[in-house]
This record gives sequence, C-alpha cells and structure tokens, in this order.
Amino acid sequence: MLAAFADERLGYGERVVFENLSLAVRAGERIALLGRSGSGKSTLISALYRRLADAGARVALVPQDHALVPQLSVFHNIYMGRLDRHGALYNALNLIRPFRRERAAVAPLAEELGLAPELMRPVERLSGGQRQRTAVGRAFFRGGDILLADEPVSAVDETQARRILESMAARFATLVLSLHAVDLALESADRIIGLKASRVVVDAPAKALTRGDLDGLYAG
Ligand SMILES: Nc1ncnc2c1ncn2[C@@H]1O[C@H](COP(=O)(O)OP(=O)(O)OP(=O)(O)O)[C@@H](O)[C@H]1O
Repeated sequence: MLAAFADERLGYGERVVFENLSLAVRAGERIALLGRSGSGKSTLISALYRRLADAGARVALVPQDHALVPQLSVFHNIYMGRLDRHGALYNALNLIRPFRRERAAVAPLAEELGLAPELMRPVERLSGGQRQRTAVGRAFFRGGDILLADEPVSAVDETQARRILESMAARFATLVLSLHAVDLALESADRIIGLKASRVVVDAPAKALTRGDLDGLYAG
C-alpha cells in the first residue's frame, strides 16, 4: 500500500470537499481519475501528493496550473525537477550558463516531448500545449516511483496525448492521472476512479467498464 485515506475529511480550511473519503493506492497501479469540473480531482491529487511526499516516497507531480517560471526557458523549467539534488551555487551557475552535462541530460527529454526546437525559449512565449509538455518534462526529469498528474494531456492533440501517456507508464511504476478524455482513460489506465460531487461513485478495473458506464459521471 502506497497511500490510503480511511474515512477522511479533505478540504480547504472551512471548505470541506470530501466528507469521508476512503481510498487506497497500491504500488504498480495505473489509476485514472475522472469526473466533471469541480468534482474533486485536483483536491484528491494534492492530498495524495502531500501524503506520499510526507512519507518520503519518490513522487513526481504535474500540477494542473503547471507551476512553471514563465521568464525561464524550457531547459530551466525542466531542470527544476532536480533542483533539490544540488546546492544553491550549482543551481545559480546553471541558471546563468547551463552546464553541458545538464543540457545533455535534459535534451533527450525535450526531444521525446517534441520540445527540442523550443529548448532555450522562455516558457512565457510558448503555446499552452508546449507549456504543458514542459511541466511533464520537469516531472520526467525528477523521476521516481510514482507520478501524480492533474490533467497532464488536456492541451495536446490525441496522438501526442497517447504518446505522452505511454512515456509516463514506461517511466513510473505507479500512476495517478486525472484525465478529461474518457476513452484515453479506459485505454491507458487499469483502474478508474470516478468522482461526482466530491464522492467516489466508480472504483473499478478499466477492463470491466465501458464508456457508457461512465456517462453518469458527467450527467446532471
Ligand atoms: N483553494 C481552494 N479553496 C477552497 N475551495 C476550493 C479550492 N480549490 C478547490 N476548491 C473547491 O473544491 C471543490 C473541488 O475542486 P477541485 O479543484 O478538486 O475539482 P476538479 O475536479 O479538479 O475540477 P477541475 O476539473 O475544474 O480542475 C470545488 O467545489 C472547488 O470550488
């Protein structure tokens, strides 16, 4: 068991989102979180991230807002995935003039994510999809056992989305991804968790579900 919630209350100060959440994430699972806007996906991902990080797990995160530094390049934003592996001086020098070995480590990731031509361009001058791929690149560069990603492929086309989801599965043993494309979730995950109005209303193996089974998540 990597992380579990047992009848827990999750929210923001006074604002309770999940009244009594019970959920366990096991090592090796590929979980897709589905649900309409406001159903609680981001709240659950943030809570899982805190729990795993506090427990010392090797976890990487792609937040929904990407949390990039707009003035810095794709290279620098991806490099930030490993900022905590070096001292302040090394990081400052690498900011001013990237070390060859860091460039060599980041370049293949940028290539894999179709960002090679933009490598030294400030993120503020990129498209939404390019920014999203930069945030994915930062999580890939961080690496680890678990990837938590909040709508990580919402701004890229379906072909790119499939490729990125495959790369995620190849790099991380455990995945928890919130996705808005039901078909992609059914294809790429082995467990589907469906949220509706801050409750878990579906929790089943993907292969036991059809698209129609999930329509109710978005109805009403
Ligand atoms: N920082 C916050 N403070 C207070 N309430 C919040 C905060 N963030 C989210 N909420 C509320 O928590 C509920 C769940 O929001 P959450 O962002 O988890 O949903 P979501 O499924 O990720 O939505 P989306 O798909 O739009 O990102 C919503 O009612 C939202 O208004």
